Amino acid sequence: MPVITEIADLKRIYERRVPRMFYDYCESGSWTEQTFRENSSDFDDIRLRQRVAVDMSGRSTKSQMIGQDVAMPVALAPVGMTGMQHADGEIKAARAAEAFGVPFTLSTMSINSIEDVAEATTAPFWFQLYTMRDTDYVSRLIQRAKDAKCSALVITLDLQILGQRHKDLKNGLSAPPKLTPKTIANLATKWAWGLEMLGAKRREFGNIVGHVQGLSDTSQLSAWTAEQFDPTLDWNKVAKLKEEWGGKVILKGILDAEDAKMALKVGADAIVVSNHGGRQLDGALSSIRALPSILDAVGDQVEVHLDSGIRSGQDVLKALAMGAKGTFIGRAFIYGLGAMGQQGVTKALEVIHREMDLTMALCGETNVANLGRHNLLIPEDFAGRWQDGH
Ligand SMILES: Cc1cc2nc3c(=O)[nH]c(=O)nc-3n(C[C@H](O)[C@H](O)[C@H](O)COP(=O)(O)O)c2cc1C
Ligand SMILES: O=C(O)C(=O)c1ccccc1
Repeated sequence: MPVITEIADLKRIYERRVPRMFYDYCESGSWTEQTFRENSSDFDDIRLRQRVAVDMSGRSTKSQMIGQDVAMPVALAPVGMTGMQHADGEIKAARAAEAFGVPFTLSTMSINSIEDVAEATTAPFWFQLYTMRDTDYVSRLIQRAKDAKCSALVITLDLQILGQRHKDLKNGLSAPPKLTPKTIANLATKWAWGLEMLGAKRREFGNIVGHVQGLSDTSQLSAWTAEQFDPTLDWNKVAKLKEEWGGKVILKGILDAEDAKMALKVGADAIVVSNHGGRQLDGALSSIRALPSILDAVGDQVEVHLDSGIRSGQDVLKALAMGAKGTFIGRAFIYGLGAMGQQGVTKALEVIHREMDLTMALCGETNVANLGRHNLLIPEDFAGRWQDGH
């Protein structure tokens, strides 16, 4: 077993192990991938303030997200088709999250179903909702999440239509993979992945296939999304969904202070500052650059979380010190899952936890609640170089 010390180690193994179609799906941003790249490179622009001779014993990364205790404020983000990265991927990731003491979010577009994950875990997980034109189906999804005792509904607002990702279109992305000469040649080199997949509980969209009648073929994902997702979603509908759910609601995909104020108005328990990992509006600001203006607008009235671009515990620490109360990781845990299943997700969480803990110590901090902008060196123009066009 190779020695794994950083997320990049998991990514290298993941790339070798998983069919190209699913690696490309994970590793893509939309169009030129500018936002995808800047999500990470903008973290590098922020520097940390080293402090010394501070008692660093008794450190803790423990915190809370929406009132729930977490071993560190890092949740697993909803990732569609996780069960194609590794057999029963959602079950495995949820189990790793539970054992580590961090929240797991199940995507509407998962392979394992809500019920599969509920059956395989004891800690409550979060369910991420995409709204479809078929409102009865959306109501049934909400009811299923209630029956599974999900402890939060994460409503994603930045994907009613799919940002164009060139490779997915060229690869003919689907679940399960369509057998063409190209995919067969590639799958033949991924025999370990294939063998495990043969034993998987599911190989198609578990929340969708068999649960709705009259939904057409899911094999052309972008066309299917365009056909099924509800393009009329607006703040009124968001408010209604919140009411229908009746529990904690996290609104995901907020990148603008005006939208953050709307999220506040509809009574969100938390918002996730996110550009969907650079997969939707290419050319949008990175999440970490968008964060300060959103905190200024609503930070004292609603819990603000952040995702997109986090690849290390140092990135987590920078987001928290900037003022976020929690973070989500997407690709960082998928690399681990694809590389070595549940063990790999645990490894990814351990890597991030260790980096976060050591960085806290070297910054002279002993707990998450005390992190703040005093820990950071932020370029003067960090948020100010881009003014809105008003
Ligand atoms: C392969 C992949 C699939 C995703 N699927 C979903 C999804 O089904 N629902 C959702 O709300 N977000 C989805 N996202 C976005 C993630 O929840 C999260 O916002 C993003 O991955 C964060 O960026 P990071 O990957 O740089 O950590 C997906 C991201 C990736 C990489
Ligand atoms: O790929 C994604 O980012 C995503 O959220 C999604 C959307 C529609 C279908 C599958 C995944």
